[in-house]
Amino acid sequence: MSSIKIENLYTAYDKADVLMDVSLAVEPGRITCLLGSNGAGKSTLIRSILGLTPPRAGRITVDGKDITGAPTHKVIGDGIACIPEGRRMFPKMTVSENLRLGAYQVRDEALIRERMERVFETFPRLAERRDQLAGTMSGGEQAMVSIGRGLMAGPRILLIDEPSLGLSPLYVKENFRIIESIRETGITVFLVEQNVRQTLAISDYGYVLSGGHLVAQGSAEDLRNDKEVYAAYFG
Ligand SMILES: Nc1ncnc2c1ncn2[C@@H]1O[C@H](COP(=O)(O)OP(=O)(O)OP(=O)(O)O)[C@@H](O)[C@H]1O
Repeated sequence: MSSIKIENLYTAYDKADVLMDVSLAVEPGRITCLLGSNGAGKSTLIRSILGLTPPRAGRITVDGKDITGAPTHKVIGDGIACIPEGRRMFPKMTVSENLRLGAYQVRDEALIRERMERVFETFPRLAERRDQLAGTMSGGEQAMVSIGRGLMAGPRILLIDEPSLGLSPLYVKENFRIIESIRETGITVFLVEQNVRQTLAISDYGYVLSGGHLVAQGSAEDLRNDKEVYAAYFG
């Protein structure tokens, strides 16, 4: 099982510092969450891990290997997959075609089929609709396509950016249940969210980001019960 360690990270766009001295650990086989409001810098942290916006200073290691500023294809090749916010998928492609794109680095056709069957077991609704154009599905189903596509890469670590964004409560519940079941398969999950209550309900450990600084951390249970943190950052 894999882990990410981030040490004293500073990331900026042009001259505007967004992340300042951020240090955190994503522990193996667990769900670690990063909570924070709009503009706190959560997506920027994911961009830094993926090498899309390399940090100005600091260090990112995966299982002890330094990936700071490594090109995105190398980071993905090292077993990190990202499910972007906004359920991005290809609307004019079928469900199966969308899933297949998640395994674009895999040459072994049998392995691709095996992974796709596993995704269909996790999401029976996608199995029923495998030949349907993804753009014609409901928002919640598109979110499943997006998670499924991430799993097709066979990641050791999954970064998930705001999976609840724009979803109805029913789909939020279902998708969070699926994220929990992903942990059961041994995949390490880093979950970035604004939805505090439901995120802490499935996470093991959490960090709170505000204005580019880490302002709180603790076990999900401690954070859930921390009235001061709630009042200051989640109110
Ligand atoms: N490409 C960019 N160029 C310049 N500034 C950016 C860029 N992307 C984000 N920012 C700025 O960086 C800050 C943090 O943005 P970021 O998207 O990381 O926050 P977030 O916590 O993910 O918020 P959200 O929940 O809205 O996605 C914001 O002030 C934003 O305006």
